[in-house]
Amino acid sequence: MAAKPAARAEALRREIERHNKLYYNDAAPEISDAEWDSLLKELQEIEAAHPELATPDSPTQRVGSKPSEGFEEVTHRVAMLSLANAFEDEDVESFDRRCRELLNVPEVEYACELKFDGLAVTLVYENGVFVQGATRGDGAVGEDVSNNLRTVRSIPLRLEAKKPPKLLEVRGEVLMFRRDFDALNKRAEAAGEKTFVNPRNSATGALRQLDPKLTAQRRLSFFAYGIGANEGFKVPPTHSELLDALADLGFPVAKDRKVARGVKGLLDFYKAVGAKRPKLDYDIDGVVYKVNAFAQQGSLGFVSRAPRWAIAHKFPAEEATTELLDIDIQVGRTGAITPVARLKPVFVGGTTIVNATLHNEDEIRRKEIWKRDTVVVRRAGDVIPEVARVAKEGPREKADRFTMPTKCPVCGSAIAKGEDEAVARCTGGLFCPAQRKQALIHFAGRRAMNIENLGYKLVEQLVESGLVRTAPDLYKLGVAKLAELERMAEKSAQNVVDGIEKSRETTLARFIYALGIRNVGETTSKDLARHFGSLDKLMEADVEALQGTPDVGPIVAESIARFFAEKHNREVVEQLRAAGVHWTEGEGAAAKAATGPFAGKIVVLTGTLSIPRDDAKALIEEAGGKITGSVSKKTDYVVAGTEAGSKLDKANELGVPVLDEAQFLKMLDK
Ligand SMILES: NC(=O)c1ccc[n+]([C@@H]2O[C@H](COP(=O)([O-])OP(=O)(O)OC[C@H]3O[C@@H](n4cnc5c(N)ncnc54)[C@H](O)[C@@H]3O)[C@@H](O)[C@H]2O)c1
Ligand SMILES: [Zn+2]
Repeated sequence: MAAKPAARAEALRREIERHNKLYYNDAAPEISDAEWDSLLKELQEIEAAHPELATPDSPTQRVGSKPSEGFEEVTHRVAMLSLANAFEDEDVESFDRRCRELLNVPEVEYACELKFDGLAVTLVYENGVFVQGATRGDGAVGEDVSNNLRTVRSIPLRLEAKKPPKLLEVRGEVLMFRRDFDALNKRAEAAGEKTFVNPRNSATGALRQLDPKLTAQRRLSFFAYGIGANEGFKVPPTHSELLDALADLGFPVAKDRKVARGVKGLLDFYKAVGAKRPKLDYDIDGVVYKVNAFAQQGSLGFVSRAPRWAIAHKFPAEEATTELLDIDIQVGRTGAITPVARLKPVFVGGTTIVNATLHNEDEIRRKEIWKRDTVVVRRAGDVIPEVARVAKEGPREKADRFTMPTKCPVCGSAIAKGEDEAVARCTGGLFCPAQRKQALIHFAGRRAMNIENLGYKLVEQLVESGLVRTAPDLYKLGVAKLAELERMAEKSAQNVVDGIEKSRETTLARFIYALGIRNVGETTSKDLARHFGSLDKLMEADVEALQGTPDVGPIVAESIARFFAEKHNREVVEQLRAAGVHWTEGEGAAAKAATGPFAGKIVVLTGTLSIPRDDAKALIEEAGGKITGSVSKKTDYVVAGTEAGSKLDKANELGVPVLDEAQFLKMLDK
């Protein structure tokens, strides 16, 4: 240790106190729990090595934090303690050994339950009526939050008992269900307010509101796990029976609990709960083992801040704090551009991680993350680790700010982002090596170029061996080269070459679809082929012309234009044509429309026609017309069926030419 132990201990005490206030009183921790745990551990180690440095007011000797101003103080009749922690199986083994030795018994019976990740409260019932509720505070003195606790629906205001005890203090955890937390954050986001980081912080914040109305809006829940002072209450002989009794009195008691014997029983419970954890409605940060018999609890007693008869076996931390060294760009198989944080290695959720996703540019802005900041990374279950938030700002020099590159780091094509999309993408679809396999599989697909015998495995082999880089390379493949690949014989190679050969003759719609243009599916490809008739016309079309295609909106038009604006993509298209890929081109609907009888005309349909309205609409569009909903001076024709109403009147008023059904069909040459 570099610093002198005395100075280091003093600094740690001050630091821990500061974090305690932020955590317990402000519900706004700056560091992760794991980091707090390691600060406390360091202090405990110094105090153990230098007993003369231990002070009675050290955070190692006390729980929580002094109550803050704003609430009345409540002195607890029976102190509210914390729990000792176990992180490893060995910690559980030594806990069990200690209990056995101190009790002088061969085996101990334990009550196992969940360790709720909320905050401890005590509820005082006099003659069966809820009279006061308080937070744990520093264990000796808490805050009177009775009015706020009254708003928690699962806390009974009256005990379900014919002859209630004179006094009963029920202890448990106030927490927020995940769904209530999500709803709360959604509302906060919609209102432009600050969102909470996790359900625990928001439960703490809610319970410590000065206005109970605000607490009520936040939907807190409660689980009972013990009692404090009592008078006239018949305490059962074991903890597990006490929990049953509390349930009978009307308190919510979590169902996931069990009586177990010996270390194996404890560890089995830990594993079972760990597996269930992601599916629970609320957060837990571990399980708790308590010596079941109260007589045995009594003889084990307490140490400074926790009972000797209980231990919390924590799950690996899902959050940890580390330095964000740099931000890299990753290009996914579909061209999605993801900023990835390069981290100073950190142990979280049971493994060491060096990368975490930053999702996208908007997320980086929203969370205000800069390079060289100290960040909290989260790894929940099997989910990809992510940077959750900034813990401490770094130097934040100009170069530390993240800027989205404008070109794909893999292929150099432009990066583009649709207006209503969060994700930016590389536009080099056919060309980009990062997207190669995906692009080729799509290209060869049954509904695209329909290349028989060219499946995923083979595409992978072709790309990895370097034989194929982009789609045109497929058409250069020979049997000899293919047969050299693993699991390929002359015969199967010939089948593949035949399949490729056959695909040279295709249709325009299939070819468009095979290009893998973002947002352009099979149906849109057909629409485009029909509308434009030729590939060159499609490639020349600007966004406006593209939008002239039925069912093609601005987003689709934008991605098509962007695709053909990319030089690389045009090159690939030319190479494919040069390789002999061909189809019959026709005069597209667009061309027909340009010379049709309604070319450039604005038409309004009204009244009932003998043909369905959609058919009439299609006929007008094919003939070059554009349909609008209301009649104005700009309207060229009103087509009026029977029972035409106000639109017809308006047309007459403005002098717009009106066509009846017969005249309309005649104009179309029908
Ligand atoms: N990030 C920070 O800045 C910061 C600061 C202070 C504390 N902390 C966190 O808080 C922990 C220490 O706080 P603590 O003293 O409240 O201890 P704790 O939360 O680790 O354990 C004791 C508490 O567990 C709760 N609990 C949940 N289920 C229970 C059950 N079934 N039976 C009994 N109790 C149950 C009670 O509220 C009890 O007070 C640290 O390990 C750290 O995780 C973090
Ligand atoms: Zn690219």
